Amino acid sequence: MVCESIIWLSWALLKYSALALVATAVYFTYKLFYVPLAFRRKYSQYKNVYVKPKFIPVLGELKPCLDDINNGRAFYDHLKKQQAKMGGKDIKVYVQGFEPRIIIASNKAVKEAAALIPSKIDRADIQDNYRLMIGGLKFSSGSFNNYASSKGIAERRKSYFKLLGVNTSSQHIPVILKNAVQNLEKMKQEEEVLITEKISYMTNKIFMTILFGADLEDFLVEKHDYETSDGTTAKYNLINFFGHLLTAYHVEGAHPMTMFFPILNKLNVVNPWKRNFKNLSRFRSIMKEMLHRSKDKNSVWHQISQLEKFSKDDIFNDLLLIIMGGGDTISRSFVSMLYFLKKYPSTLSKLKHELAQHGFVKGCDLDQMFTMENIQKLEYLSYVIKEVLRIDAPIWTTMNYYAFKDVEICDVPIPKGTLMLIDVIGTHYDESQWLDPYVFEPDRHDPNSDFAKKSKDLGIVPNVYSKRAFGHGLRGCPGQAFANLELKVLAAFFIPHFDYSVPEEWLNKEGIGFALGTDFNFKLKID
Ligand code: HEM
Repeated sequence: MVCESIIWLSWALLKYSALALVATAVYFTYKLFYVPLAFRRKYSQYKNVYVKPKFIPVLGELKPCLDDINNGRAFYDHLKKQQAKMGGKDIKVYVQGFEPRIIIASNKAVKEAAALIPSKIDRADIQDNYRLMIGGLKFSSGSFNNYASSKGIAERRKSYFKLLGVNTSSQHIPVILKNAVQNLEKMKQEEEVLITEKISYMTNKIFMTILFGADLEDFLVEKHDYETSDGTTAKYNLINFFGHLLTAYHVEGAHPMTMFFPILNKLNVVNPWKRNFKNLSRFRSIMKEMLHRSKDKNSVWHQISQLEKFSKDDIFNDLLLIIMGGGDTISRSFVSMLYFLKKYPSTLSKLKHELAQHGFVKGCDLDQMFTMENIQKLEYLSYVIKEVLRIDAPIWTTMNYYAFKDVEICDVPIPKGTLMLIDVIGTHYDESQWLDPYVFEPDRHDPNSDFAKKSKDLGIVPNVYSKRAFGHGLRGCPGQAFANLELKVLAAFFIPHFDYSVPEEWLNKEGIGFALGTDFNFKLKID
């Protein structure tokens, strides 16, 4: 009798395991083969839609990224040639893992898409969608970024950027400058500086101070336990904790297991999800404790809390989003600037000349020089920044958009529920919009320069949609004014105050880039 029950039980177990296995195989085949192939087939019938000739199952668009990395290039290098391959098509089909997407590519398509935001196209409402709530988005879970543009969400977004916008961001110049001075002093004490790390530390510290309080300096250097991927516990201060955690979430977001088993991503039951979640919970509670200590009435946290319009939790989540959105985008752009200026020495000389002409020289009176009025006079610097953001935008595409209704873009029907992205880097290398796009040439942004005139004579004239670094439309980057200001202050301070060298082999190599997700980190020697 016992024997019979065991046999029956084993048989049932075997049967249900086999059924579960078959069901899983059917599910994966459906999601990883049928859905993307059907998506490709559907869009292949439109002449203005680009569908890659070859279907790479599962890996899809990840494959060329891996090829780039394996060949020592930035993972998005292949995308620079994308526009040329597409032959002027408006839309591209993007197939990878479980979620096929549409890439909005041509200027015409971006213009049409931007006009549909937010009534028909908007941020995906992803707060409870574990398929889309991945990577860095988990870090700022609950922030306004994870919701479509309701009145309340739009108001939240607007409130922060009133304090970080064109008219108000000048109040933050002293904080930026103070951190730049401190950072330079520290860098001078080291023989060689790992530049990406150093600049990232500085921009994150600037942001923590502005957002949470200038009286938190001591708290920011206290060390906390951080669980590392090799199972040990590291001690990091809050800024390094943040940097490591965010990188861990970016890696988690790109992890194939996150793509294939999104439920594990939601449940956080195994590593790396479990470890990251534990670190994130610790980070959030330390940050909350820190907020209780801050008495700085000028901090964004304090000013927004005073409005009594939003819950403390919402403000907290939004500020985490803002540090995430603004810290490393700025640091990566600044490192890129240092790199391209060394690669193009005549541009560096021209920039130094402009800075000197306006009084930004070594030993100048910093408080007197660094006013909004003086900074705005630096025209060539603004062209240099524009060019950095063109040649090496810190984000290769916008964030996700979602069709809330059936729409048409450039006469291509896009049904409700489709996920979309707006291309950034492909457009920045489009030869029909940019003359010699592989050349770092700030003059292209100066309408009175010979280069811009030559370009115009050849019929190559970029328009507002040719520049995509900050996106377009109502959900485009709200931090653009702040980013430009911080980049200007950093450049106007650092360029006259230090001389540096970049390893020769880096300067001669093609495909180097510093966008988020890359790990180029050259050693800079300060002379
Ligand atoms: C060079 C610097 C920066 C670049 C290139 C950049 C680029 C972008 C891009 C491409 C997007 C996506 C837009 C879209 O999906 O259409 C975005 C979104 C965003 N950025 Fe930036 N950004 C930069 C700096 C900043 C700064 C300094 C802040 C904060 C002060 C910031 C805050 C945000 C936020 C909060 C969003 C999400 C907006 C929303 O969902 O409504 N960014 N950024």
